[in-house]
Amino acid sequence: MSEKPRRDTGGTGTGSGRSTGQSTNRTSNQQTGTGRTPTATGAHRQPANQSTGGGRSSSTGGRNTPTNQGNARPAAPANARSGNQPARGNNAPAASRSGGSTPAPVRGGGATPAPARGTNTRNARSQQSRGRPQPEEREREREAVLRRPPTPTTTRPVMRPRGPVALPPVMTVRELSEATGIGAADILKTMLKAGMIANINQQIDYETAALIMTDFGIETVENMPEQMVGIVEDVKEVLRSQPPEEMRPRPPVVTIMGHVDHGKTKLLDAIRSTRVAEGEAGGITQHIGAYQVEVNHRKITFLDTPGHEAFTAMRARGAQVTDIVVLVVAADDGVKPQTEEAIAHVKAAGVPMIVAINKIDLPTANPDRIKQQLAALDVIVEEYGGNVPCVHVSARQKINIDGLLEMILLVADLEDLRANPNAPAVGTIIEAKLDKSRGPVATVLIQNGTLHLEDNVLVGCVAGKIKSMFSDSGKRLRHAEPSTPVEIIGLEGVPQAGDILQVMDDLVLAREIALQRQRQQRAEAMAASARGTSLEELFGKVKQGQVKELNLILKADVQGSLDAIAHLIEQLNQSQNEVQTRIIHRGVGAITEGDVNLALASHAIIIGFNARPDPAARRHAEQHGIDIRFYNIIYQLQDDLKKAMAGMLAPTFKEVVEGYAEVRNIFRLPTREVVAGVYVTDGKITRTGQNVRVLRRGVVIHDGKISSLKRFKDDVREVTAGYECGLIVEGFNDIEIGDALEFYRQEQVAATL
Ligand SMILES: Nc1nc2c(ncn2[C@@H]2O[C@H](COP(=O)(O)OP(=O)(O)OP(=O)(O)O)[C@@H](O)[C@H]2O)c(=O)[nH]1
Repeated sequence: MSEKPRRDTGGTGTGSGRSTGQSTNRTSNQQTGTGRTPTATGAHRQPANQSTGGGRSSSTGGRNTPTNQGNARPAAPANARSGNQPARGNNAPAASRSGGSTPAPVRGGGATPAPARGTNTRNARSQQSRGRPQPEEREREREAVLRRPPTPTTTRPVMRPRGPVALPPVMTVRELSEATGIGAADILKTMLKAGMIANINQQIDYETAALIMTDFGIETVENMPEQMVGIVEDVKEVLRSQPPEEMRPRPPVVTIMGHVDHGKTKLLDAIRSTRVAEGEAGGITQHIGAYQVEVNHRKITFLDTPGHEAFTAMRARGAQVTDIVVLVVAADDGVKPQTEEAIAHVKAAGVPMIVAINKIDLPTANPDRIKQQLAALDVIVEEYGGNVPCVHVSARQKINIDGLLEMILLVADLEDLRANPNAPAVGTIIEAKLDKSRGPVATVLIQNGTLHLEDNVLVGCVAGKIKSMFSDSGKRLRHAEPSTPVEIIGLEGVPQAGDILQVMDDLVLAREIALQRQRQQRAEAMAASARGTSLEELFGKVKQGQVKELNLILKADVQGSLDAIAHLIEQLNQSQNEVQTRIIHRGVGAITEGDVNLALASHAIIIGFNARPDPAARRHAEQHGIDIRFYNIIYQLQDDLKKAMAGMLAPTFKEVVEGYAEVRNIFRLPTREVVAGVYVTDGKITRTGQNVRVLRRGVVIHDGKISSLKRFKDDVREVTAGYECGLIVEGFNDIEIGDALEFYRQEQVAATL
């Protein structure tokens, strides 16, 4: 399992002998030479292999030579939805398959390479029936078989399919085995070696399946149902595929970021109150997650969830709606941890930034100091010879708000932001909730095309019809153009922020795809959580030279530790040129959901040096398979990093966090031991086998064992979430009300496949 499968939505050009129907394939095949890169999935894309059928490869071409069985590749499992393609000959129905966990038998479809004649499976079957032996012949054959000495099973050759095997977006291990002819036990063994504990009915996504198959030397291709053609996966691709002559300028979309209390909310309020969009004045201001203002007859859209949570959560999901970030820094306070965090996010996203030095009305304001502090972080304002615009404002006194807005327009001009208003709408969900009286309500930011009332839409895993639309001032709208935030009603479920909305011709089809996505999402979540540590995976790639840079997010208990680790990494980087470690973000305190999102968006690993994730961050990391490594000894970290850079990290222990509790009471025993009265918030506490970490504000203050666990007066073996209990942490009496306890177990994991 060495490399990630390449996704390709283009047809694989499998040759004339194979009737591919209208499916769209993503292939893991590195050798097919299809030469296609992931294609645009624009709303109106044609099925990829309705094209000229170019990009054929000699290795996969289904030419009808007696030796070439490439076109007789195994059928896709039953859940490769065949849609309404009567002529799809390559995918035999699953029911006709006899494959299983054993290597492919000689007859039947499924994992069996079909007869050597260059026909598709269906033709092969009709030929078989035409040449079917008569009853007496069959009897003779049977006797001959019975007389034959039994063949030892171990010598039976494994029938490897030739050419890529078509796999659906989601399948069970059993279906993968059937489709490829690789025994289910072998597949499970490979998964186990990669740290994935699965059973034969476990659903896995295409990427995981493709990765497993690389181990067996089998090429795969994702068989997308016909309906998936034209489904938008990336808004940027949609924009790229628009006819240039249709592109029109669109308003910029702006996010405001900055440290707590530096005035983000006040600034958003000041902008909104001074510049309500024309024709919207007098409307009832509503919070829909975004609003538009008008400056010099031009509109600007602001996402009004201040801070970087929304920004990073979106980016972690692959959505980027922000064109420009305004970084607010309070003139009397200066650069703070969240300012630094915001800068890290903005740099990682490559979005232009404007610095707004706020609170300049205060006598203690010192803008120069801030500019110097920013320069130290490599944010050089224009005044200092850099390229970051900087404006001085006061959100409270409404000083220079227009200056800031004009600067935003100036930056927007340089970005040349355009979209095609004359296309079916595509946008991104900014916020969504379930309203008691109105049902699912979502705010969508239109990014291309125009959304109309009565449009059928597919939004992530839900479908619906636009029944009504409202602007941020509560005005009913009939249509919404690019960069307009609009509240929509009519969805059949609540989507997630970051989901893509696209208009579909057919509501039934939208519903079908929504359902399929729900299924796929479940499989992906399970695959991610089963994947376990991604660090080993990354180290494996380093070893193979696929990765030259390790991205780290560093959280520590104190600034001193951060500095020491940064110094150490610098030394390691200087000592060799093969692999460079880059700290993309560092900070003091608990590991947050924002850190996990940044890791997700930047393919980074999180290092906690005496710092722990809060429960939300831990859940989020688990869900997405993000690796958080914990250290409390600097030499251990140094050692691991050295090995990582050499790509040879040995098998290691993986921590499994099993429970989480809050300390709500403290009792002192006559023995001077301290009993902590705790409430189990997550998972369970077990008296034996578990270790416990005592955390204060996300920082580890003790790591040890439980010496006593009681409910009321009784000793108990375990306490689950939702219950209270009393416990003593062995040899530690400094526990305080408000401390958090994390219960974990160590498990050994294999390093690489
Ligand atoms: N003097 C002065 N005070 C300001 C200015 N802007 C904001 N404040 C004050 O600073 C405090 C924090 O402002 P907010 O707008 O809530 O700050 P924030 O960055 O949104 O804070 P969080 O939502 O907690 O992250 C409030 O008491 C504001 O009144 C300003 O320009 N001048």
